[in-house]
Amino acid sequence: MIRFDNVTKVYGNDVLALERVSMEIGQGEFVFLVGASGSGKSTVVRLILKEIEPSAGTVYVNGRRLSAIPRRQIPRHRRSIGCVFQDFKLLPNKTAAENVAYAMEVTGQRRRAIRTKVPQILELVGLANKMDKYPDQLSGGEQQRVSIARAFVSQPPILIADEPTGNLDPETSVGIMQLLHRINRIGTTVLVATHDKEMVDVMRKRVIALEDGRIVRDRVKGAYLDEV
Ligand SMILES: Nc1ncnc2c1ncn2[C@@H]1O[C@H](COP(=O)(O)OP(=O)(O)OP(=O)(O)O)[C@@H](O)[C@H]1O
Repeated sequence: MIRFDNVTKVYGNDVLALERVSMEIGQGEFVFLVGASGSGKSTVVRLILKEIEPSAGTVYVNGRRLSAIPRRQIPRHRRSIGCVFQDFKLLPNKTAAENVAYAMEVTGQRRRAIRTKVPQILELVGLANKMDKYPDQLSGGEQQRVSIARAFVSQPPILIADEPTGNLDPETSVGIMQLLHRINRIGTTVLVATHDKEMVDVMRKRVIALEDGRIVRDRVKGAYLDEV
C-alpha cells in the first residue's frame, strides 16, 4: 500500500532530511510515525503525496511507483489519499456541510451523491447536529472532525493525518484518535505523523520512529519511547 525502498531526500545541496528509509505499510494498517521536530515526518508525508521527489530510492503507493506517475495523473493519485492537518484548513465562509460538499464538488461528483453522502459522513464523525455551523462556531475538536469528514468523504484507501491533535487538548484528542481508529476499522490504511506521546502510548498501534531522517524503531504494538 505504501512502500519506501531505500529512500533518501536531500533538500537543496546539503539538508539531509531522510537517509535510506525503507518501510512497508500494508493495506488496512494503522501506523504512527513519530520523531522530534525536524526528524523527517513531513518529508515522508510529502513524498507519499508526490509533492516532492526523492533524491534516491523509490516510493510506491497503492502498488504504483510514484516516479512513474505522469504529471497529469498526480491529482488522481492525491485523491486516493485523504489528508488531515494540524490547522484543519477549513474554508471559513462555508458551513461544516458545505466544506465537506465542496471537497466532493471539486472532484466532479454528482449532486445527488453529495446530498446523500454529506449528512452520512457528518453523522459518522459525530457532527450530525452541527452541519450548518461555520468553522468559527465550532470547537477545535469539532473543526478537526469536519476536516476528517472532508478527507474521508470519498472513502480514499489511505488517510494521512499530520499532527492531527497538535492544536487540541488531551480529552478532545482522544476523541479524534478514536475516530481515526474507527475509520481504520472500516478498512482504510491510516498513517498519523505526531509528537503526541500520550496518544501514541494509549493506542498501542504500530509505531515507526524517525531520528535525523532515519528509522530507529518499528514496533507492532509500540509506545512513543520503546526501549530499543
Ligand atoms: N523545503 C525545505 N528546504 C530545506 N530544508 C527543508 C525543507 N523542508 C524540510 N527541511 C528540513 O528537512 C528536515 C526534515 O524536516 P521535516 O519537515 O520532514 O521534519 P518533521 O519531522 O516533519 O518536523 P516537524 O515535526 O517540525 O514538522 C529538517 O532539517 C528541515 O529543516
